[in-house]
Amino acid sequence: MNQNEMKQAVAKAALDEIRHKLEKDMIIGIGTGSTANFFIDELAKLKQDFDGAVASSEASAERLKAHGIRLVDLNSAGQLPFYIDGADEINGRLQMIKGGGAALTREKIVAACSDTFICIADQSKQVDILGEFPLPVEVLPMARSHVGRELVKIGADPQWRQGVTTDNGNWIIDCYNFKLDDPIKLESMINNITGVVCNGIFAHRQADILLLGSSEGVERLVYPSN
Ligand SMILES: O=C[C@H](O)[C@H](O)[C@H](O)COP(=O)(O)O
Repeated sequence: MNQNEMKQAVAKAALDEIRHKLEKDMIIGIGTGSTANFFIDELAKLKQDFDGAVASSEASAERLKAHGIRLVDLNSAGQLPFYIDGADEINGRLQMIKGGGAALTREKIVAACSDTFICIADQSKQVDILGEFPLPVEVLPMARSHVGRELVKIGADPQWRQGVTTDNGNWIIDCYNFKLDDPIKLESMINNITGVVCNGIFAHRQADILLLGSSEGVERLVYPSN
């Protein structure tokens, strides 16, 4: 199985995970990225079986709309039963780095409003310690240099992702060479820097279920994993 086939396989597994729980008035939270796109395409097959979806990015909203899936504003959706999304890295405690596609803030908000976070990922995303993937931090544009200096103080090597503006009109700083040995602590610490909108550590709200694709098939891991 190549990487795209693994993404397709985990997308199908996520649909199997929720298909018997769908209800006519249900609204589903949808992530962003290439793996989430496979899931959107799968979900479209069951669009008669639920009410609509909350998208975590403009890109996902466009894709959902193209499939004829009703878009729902998060403020009117209330608590969502499921949030399905990919990850850039995920560890054994189902904590993640997300935001490689700059969608981290909306993803974290939709995930925060969801009962069950189902992470879909191919095996290249599985790590022991988070931090090989550069950690994205969304900042207000005027705070870019200040936040960069503060990130250096806590051991990161920050680089501005030039040319990228998030759906919220902000900028992204990627933190290189930053081993996240205490993701919960670092998530709070980075959020505390003035000018930071959100960072890509998903540790306070980790995934509940991981569907991990490999050449052997799809493995299902549930939090807490031992
Ligand atoms: O901002 C983007 C998101 O956090 C994505 O979920 C993450 O980058 C994984 O994307 P992909 O499925 O394309 O690897």
